[in-house]
Amino acid sequence: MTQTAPISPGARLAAMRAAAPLIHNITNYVAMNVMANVLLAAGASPAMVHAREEAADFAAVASALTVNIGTISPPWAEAMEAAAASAVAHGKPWVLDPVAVFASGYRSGACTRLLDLRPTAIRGNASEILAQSGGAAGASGADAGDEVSAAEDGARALARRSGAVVAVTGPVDFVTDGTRALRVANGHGLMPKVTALGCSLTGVVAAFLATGEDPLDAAAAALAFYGLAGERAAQGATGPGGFAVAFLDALHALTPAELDAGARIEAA
Ligand SMILES: Nc1ncnc2c1ncn2[C@@H]1O[C@H](COP(=O)(O)OP(=O)(O)OP(=O)(O)O)[C@@H](O)[C@H]1O
Ligand SMILES: Cc1ncsc1CCO
Ligand SMILES: [Mg+2]
Repeated sequence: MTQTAPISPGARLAAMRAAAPLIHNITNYVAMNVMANVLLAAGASPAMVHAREEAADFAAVASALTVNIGTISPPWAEAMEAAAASAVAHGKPWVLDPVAVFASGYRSGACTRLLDLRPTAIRGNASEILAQSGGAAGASGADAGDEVSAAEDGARALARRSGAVVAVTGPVDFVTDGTRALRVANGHGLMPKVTALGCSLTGVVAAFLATGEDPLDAAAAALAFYGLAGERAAQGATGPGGFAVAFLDALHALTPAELDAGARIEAA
Protein backbone atom coordinates (compact mmCIF):
# COMPACT_ATOMS: atom_id res chain seq x y z
CA MET A 1 0.00 0.00 0.00
CA THR A 2 1.38 3.42 -0.87
CA GLN A 3 1.70 5.95 1.93
CA THR A 4 0.33 9.37 0.96
CA ALA A 5 2.25 12.43 2.15
CA PRO A 6 0.43 14.46 4.84
CA ILE A 7 -1.34 17.56 3.51
CA SER A 8 0.53 20.68 4.69
CA PRO A 9 -1.22 23.39 6.74
CA GLY A 10 -0.49 25.82 3.90
CA ALA A 11 -2.20 23.55 1.37
CA ARG A 12 -5.22 23.37 3.67
CA LEU A 13 -5.31 27.18 3.91
CA ALA A 14 -5.13 27.44 0.11
CA ALA A 15 -7.95 24.90 -0.26
CA MET A 16 -10.10 26.74 2.26
CA ARG A 17 -9.60 30.07 0.49
CA ALA A 18 -10.28 28.51 -2.93
CA ALA A 19 -13.56 27.12 -1.64
CA ALA A 20 -14.50 30.24 0.39
CA PRO A 21 -16.90 28.02 2.38
CA LEU A 22 -20.19 29.43 3.64
CA ILE A 23 -20.02 29.12 7.45
CA HIS A 24 -23.32 29.23 9.33
CA ASN A 25 -22.78 30.60 12.84
CA ILE A 26 -25.14 30.60 15.78
CA THR A 27 -22.91 32.61 18.06
CA ASN A 28 -23.15 35.11 20.89
CA TYR A 29 -23.95 38.83 20.74
CA VAL A 30 -20.37 39.73 21.70
CA ALA A 31 -18.76 37.64 18.96
CA MET A 32 -21.11 38.20 16.05
CA ASN A 33 -19.35 41.12 14.38
CA VAL A 34 -15.81 40.11 15.37
CA MET A 35 -16.33 36.58 14.10
CA ALA A 36 -17.84 37.65 10.78
CA ASN A 37 -14.87 39.93 10.13
CA VAL A 38 -12.37 37.22 11.14
CA LEU A 39 -13.99 34.71 8.77
CA LEU A 40 -13.99 37.21 5.90
CA ALA A 41 -10.33 38.12 6.52
CA ALA A 42 -9.37 34.43 6.64
CA GLY A 43 -11.08 33.79 3.30
CA ALA A 44 -14.40 32.19 4.26
CA SER A 45 -17.95 33.50 3.91
CA PRO A 46 -19.81 34.00 7.22
CA ALA A 47 -23.55 34.11 7.90
CA MET A 48 -25.01 34.71 11.35
CA VAL A 49 -28.42 33.01 11.32
CA HIS A 50 -30.12 32.11 14.58
CA ALA A 51 -33.92 32.19 14.21
CA ARG A 52 -35.36 28.79 15.12
CA GLU A 53 -37.71 29.13 12.14
CA GLU A 54 -34.83 28.99 9.63
CA ALA A 55 -31.72 27.60 11.36
CA ALA A 56 -32.22 24.02 10.11
CA ASP A 57 -32.84 25.13 6.52
CA PHE A 58 -29.73 27.29 6.56
CA ALA A 59 -27.53 24.56 8.06
CA ALA A 60 -28.56 22.30 5.17
CA VAL A 61 -27.09 24.64 2.56
CA ALA A 62 -24.02 25.97 4.41
CA SER A 63 -20.66 24.20 4.15
CA ALA A 64 -20.26 24.01 7.95
CA LEU A 65 -21.97 25.15 11.15
CA THR A 66 -20.74 26.58 14.44
CA VAL A 67 -22.78 26.62 17.66
CA ASN A 68 -21.61 28.89 20.50
CA ILE A 69 -23.56 29.07 23.78
CA GLY A 70 -22.02 32.38 24.96
CA THR A 71 -25.32 34.28 25.24
CA ILE A 72 -27.72 31.34 24.97
CA SER A 73 -31.44 31.64 25.80
CA PRO A 74 -34.29 29.20 25.15
CA PRO A 75 -35.26 30.21 21.57
CA TRP A 76 -31.59 30.12 20.59
CA ALA A 77 -31.13 26.69 22.19
CA GLU A 78 -33.95 25.36 20.02
CA ALA A 79 -32.33 26.83 16.92
CA MET A 80 -28.96 25.35 17.90
CA GLU A 81 -30.31 21.84 18.24
CA ALA A 82 -32.32 22.06 15.02
CA ALA A 83 -29.32 23.40 13.09
CA ALA A 84 -26.93 20.78 14.48
CA ALA A 85 -29.33 17.95 13.66
CA SER A 86 -29.75 19.35 10.14
CA ALA A 87 -25.97 19.67 9.64
CA VAL A 88 -25.51 16.03 10.63
CA ALA A 89 -28.40 14.90 8.41
CA HIS A 90 -26.85 16.71 5.43
CA GLY A 91 -23.29 15.50 6.07
CA LYS A 92 -21.96 18.94 7.04
CA PRO A 93 -19.33 19.33 9.79
CA TRP A 94 -20.32 21.29 12.86
CA VAL A 95 -18.27 22.72 15.74
CA LEU A 96 -19.41 23.32 19.33
CA ASP A 97 -17.99 26.19 21.42
CA PRO A 98 -19.07 25.54 25.04
CA VAL A 99 -18.53 29.07 26.41
CA ALA A 100 -18.54 29.04 30.24
CA VAL A 101 -20.30 25.65 30.25
CA PHE A 102 -19.53 25.35 33.99
CA ALA A 103 -21.42 28.56 34.86
CA SER A 104 -24.91 27.10 35.28
CA GLY A 105 -26.99 23.96 35.01
CA TYR A 106 -28.79 25.59 32.10
CA ARG A 107 -25.56 25.90 30.13
CA SER A 108 -24.28 22.43 30.95
CA GLY A 109 -27.69 20.91 30.11
CA ALA A 110 -27.68 22.66 26.74
CA CYS A 111 -24.20 21.34 25.99
CA THR A 112 -25.16 17.80 26.99
CA ARG A 113 -28.02 17.88 24.48
CA LEU A 114 -25.74 19.37 21.81
CA LEU A 115 -23.09 16.70 22.44
CA ASP A 116 -25.74 14.05 21.78
CA LEU A 117 -26.00 15.56 18.27
CA ARG A 118 -22.37 14.52 17.64
CA PRO A 119 -20.32 17.62 16.81
CA THR A 120 -17.41 17.08 14.41
CA ALA A 121 -15.22 19.20 16.70
CA ILE A 122 -15.38 20.97 20.06
CA ARG A 123 -13.21 24.09 20.64
CA GLY A 124 -12.88 25.76 23.99
CA ASN A 125 -10.41 27.18 26.46
CA ALA A 126 -8.90 24.94 29.14
CA SER A 127 -11.59 25.62 31.76
CA GLU A 128 -14.40 24.92 29.29
CA ILE A 129 -12.93 21.62 28.04
CA LEU A 130 -12.08 20.58 31.61
CA ALA A 131 -15.70 21.14 32.66
CA GLN A 132 -17.15 19.57 29.51
CA SER A 133 -15.10 16.44 30.17
CA GLY A 134 -16.46 16.14 33.72
CA GLY A 135 -13.73 17.94 35.69
CA ALA A 136 -13.89 20.98 37.98
CA ALA A 137 -13.09 24.25 36.20
CA GLY A 138 -11.11 27.00 37.93
CA ALA A 139 -13.02 29.76 36.16
CA SER A 140 -16.39 31.50 36.54
CA GLY A 141 -16.84 33.36 33.24
CA ALA A 142 -15.70 33.41 29.62
CA ASP A 143 -11.95 33.68 30.38
CA ALA A 144 -9.83 30.60 31.12
CA GLY A 145 -8.73 29.95 34.71
CA ASP A 146 -6.88 26.68 34.07
CA GLU A 147 -3.74 25.55 32.26
CA VAL A 148 -4.11 23.73 28.94
CA SER A 149 -2.10 20.81 30.41
CA ALA A 150 -4.81 20.32 33.08
CA ALA A 151 -7.42 19.71 30.37
CA GLU A 152 -5.44 17.35 28.12
CA ASP A 153 -6.53 14.03 29.68
CA GLY A 154 -10.12 15.25 29.77
CA ALA A 155 -9.88 16.33 26.13
CA ARG A 156 -8.73 12.84 25.10
CA ALA A 157 -11.57 11.23 27.09
CA LEU A 158 -14.15 13.67 25.70
CA ALA A 159 -12.96 12.98 22.15
CA ARG A 160 -13.27 9.20 22.64
CA ARG A 161 -16.69 9.53 24.28
CA SER A 162 -18.18 12.03 21.81
CA GLY A 163 -16.46 11.09 18.55
CA ALA A 164 -15.44 14.75 18.12
CA VAL A 165 -12.01 16.26 17.61
CA VAL A 166 -11.42 18.30 20.78
CA ALA A 167 -9.27 21.47 20.71
CA VAL A 168 -8.11 23.14 23.94
CA THR A 169 -6.73 26.62 23.28
CA GLY A 170 -4.32 28.72 25.32
CA PRO A 171 -0.61 29.61 25.21
CA VAL A 172 0.03 26.24 23.48
CA ASP A 173 -3.05 24.63 21.96
CA PHE A 174 -3.77 20.90 22.33
CA VAL A 175 -5.97 19.03 19.86
CA THR A 176 -6.93 15.36 19.82
CA ASP A 177 -9.27 12.87 18.17
CA GLY A 178 -8.93 10.55 21.16
CA THR A 179 -6.23 8.47 19.48
CA ARG A 180 -3.75 10.97 18.03
CA ALA A 181 -2.94 14.31 19.67
CA LEU A 182 -1.05 17.42 18.50
CA ARG A 183 0.27 20.58 20.15
CA VAL A 184 0.22 23.88 18.29
CA ALA A 185 2.65 26.43 19.73
CA ASN A 186 1.66 29.45 17.60
CA GLY A 187 -0.06 32.43 19.22
CA HIS A 188 0.55 35.63 21.21
CA GLY A 189 -0.34 36.85 24.70
CA LEU A 190 -2.43 39.72 23.28
CA MET A 191 -4.95 37.28 21.77
CA PRO A 192 -6.90 36.62 25.01
CA LYS A 193 -6.98 40.41 25.60
CA VAL A 194 -9.38 40.88 22.67
CA THR A 195 -12.88 39.52 23.28
CA ALA A 196 -14.31 36.79 21.08
CA LEU A 197 -11.07 35.76 19.40
CA GLY A 198 -11.69 32.23 20.70
CA CYS A 199 -15.29 32.28 19.44
CA SER A 200 -14.01 33.50 16.08
CA LEU A 201 -11.37 30.76 15.98
CA THR A 202 -14.19 28.23 16.28
CA GLY A 203 -15.45 29.59 12.95
CA VAL A 204 -12.02 29.28 11.35
CA VAL A 205 -11.81 25.66 12.54
CA ALA A 206 -15.19 25.05 10.88
CA ALA A 207 -13.94 26.65 7.64
CA PHE A 208 -10.92 24.31 7.56
CA LEU A 209 -13.13 21.29 8.40
CA ALA A 210 -15.40 22.20 5.49
CA THR A 211 -12.62 21.47 3.02
CA GLY A 212 -10.56 18.80 4.82
CA GLU A 213 -10.90 15.03 4.95
CA ASP A 214 -9.29 14.40 8.35
CA PRO A 215 -10.67 16.66 11.08
CA LEU A 216 -7.65 16.42 13.42
CA ASP A 217 -5.11 17.69 10.88
CA ALA A 218 -7.59 20.24 9.52
CA ALA A 219 -8.19 21.61 13.03
CA ALA A 220 -4.45 21.76 13.76
CA ALA A 221 -3.87 23.68 10.52
CA ALA A 222 -6.59 26.16 11.52
CA LEU A 223 -5.04 26.63 14.98
CA ALA A 224 -1.56 27.21 13.50
CA PHE A 225 -2.90 29.67 10.92
CA TYR A 226 -4.72 31.62 13.61
CA GLY A 227 -1.83 31.65 16.06
CA LEU A 228 0.68 32.67 13.40
CA ALA A 229 -1.57 35.55 12.35
CA GLY A 230 -1.59 36.57 16.03
CA GLU A 231 2.21 36.55 16.11
CA ARG A 232 2.37 38.71 12.97
CA ALA A 233 -0.22 41.14 14.28
CA ALA A 234 1.64 41.60 17.55
CA GLN A 235 4.71 42.92 15.74
CA GLY A 236 4.27 46.67 16.10
CA ALA A 237 1.04 46.53 18.14
CA THR A 238 1.18 48.54 21.37
CA GLY A 239 -1.97 47.05 22.95
CA PRO A 240 -5.22 45.14 22.39
CA GLY A 241 -6.92 47.83 20.28
CA GLY A 242 -4.26 48.14 17.60
CA PHE A 243 -3.66 44.41 17.79
CA ALA A 244 -7.31 43.64 17.00
CA VAL A 245 -7.12 45.67 13.79
CA ALA A 246 -3.71 44.27 12.82
CA PHE A 247 -4.99 40.73 13.47
CA LEU A 248 -7.61 41.02 10.71
CA ASP A 249 -4.94 42.33 8.34
CA ALA A 250 -2.60 39.45 9.27
CA LEU A 251 -5.30 36.80 8.68
CA HIS A 252 -5.89 38.33 5.27
CA ALA A 253 -2.20 38.64 4.35
CA LEU A 254 -0.78 35.32 5.58
CA THR A 255 0.17 33.12 2.63
CA PRO A 256 0.14 29.31 2.47
CA ALA A 257 3.97 29.31 2.11
CA GLU A 258 4.31 31.51 5.21
CA LEU A 259 2.01 29.16 7.12
CA ASP A 260 4.08 26.12 6.13
CA ALA A 261 7.24 27.95 7.26
CA GLY A 262 5.80 29.28 10.53
CA ALA A 263 3.42 26.55 11.76
CA ARG A 264 4.62 24.94 15.00
CA ILE A 265 2.62 21.69 15.10
CA GLU A 266 4.08 18.72 17.00
CA ALA A 267 2.84 15.30 18.04
CA ALA A 268 1.78 15.25 21.71
N1 LIG B 1 -1.30 33.32 26.50
C1 LIG B 1 -1.44 33.06 25.20
N2 LIG B 1 -0.35 33.07 24.39
C2 LIG B 1 -0.49 32.81 23.08
N3 LIG B 1 -1.66 32.55 22.47
C3 LIG B 1 -2.78 32.52 23.22
C4 LIG B 1 -2.72 32.76 24.62
N4 LIG B 1 -3.98 32.64 25.12
C5 LIG B 1 -4.78 32.35 24.08
N5 LIG B 1 -4.06 32.27 22.93
C6 LIG B 1 -4.59 32.04 21.58
O1 LIG B 1 -5.76 32.83 21.48
C7 LIG B 1 -6.73 32.20 20.65
C8 LIG B 1 -8.07 32.17 21.40
O2 LIG B 1 -7.97 31.22 22.42
P1 LIG B 1 -8.58 31.42 23.89
O3 LIG B 1 -8.19 30.17 24.64
O4 LIG B 1 -8.15 32.73 24.45
O5 LIG B 1 -10.11 31.39 23.57
P2 LIG B 1 -11.38 31.72 24.49
O6 LIG B 1 -10.99 31.76 25.94
O7 LIG B 1 -12.46 30.80 24.10
O8 LIG B 1 -11.72 33.17 23.97
P3 LIG B 1 -13.14 33.98 23.95
O9 LIG B 1 -14.09 33.20 24.79
O10 LIG B 1 -12.82 35.34 24.46
O11 LIG B 1 -13.57 34.03 22.54
C9 LIG B 1 -6.15 30.84 20.28
O12 LIG B 1 -5.57 30.94 19.00
C10 LIG B 1 -5.06 30.62 21.33
O13 LIG B 1 -4.01 29.82 20.83
C1 LIG C 1 -17.55 38.11 27.11
C2 LIG C 1 -18.58 37.14 26.70
N1 LIG C 1 -19.68 36.92 27.47
C3 LIG C 1 -20.49 36.01 26.96
S1 LIG C 1 -19.95 35.37 25.48
C4 LIG C 1 -18.57 36.37 25.53
C5 LIG C 1 -17.56 36.37 24.43
C6 LIG C 1 -16.35 35.60 24.76
O1 LIG C 1 -16.57 34.26 24.96
MG1 LIG D 1 -14.46 31.11 24.42
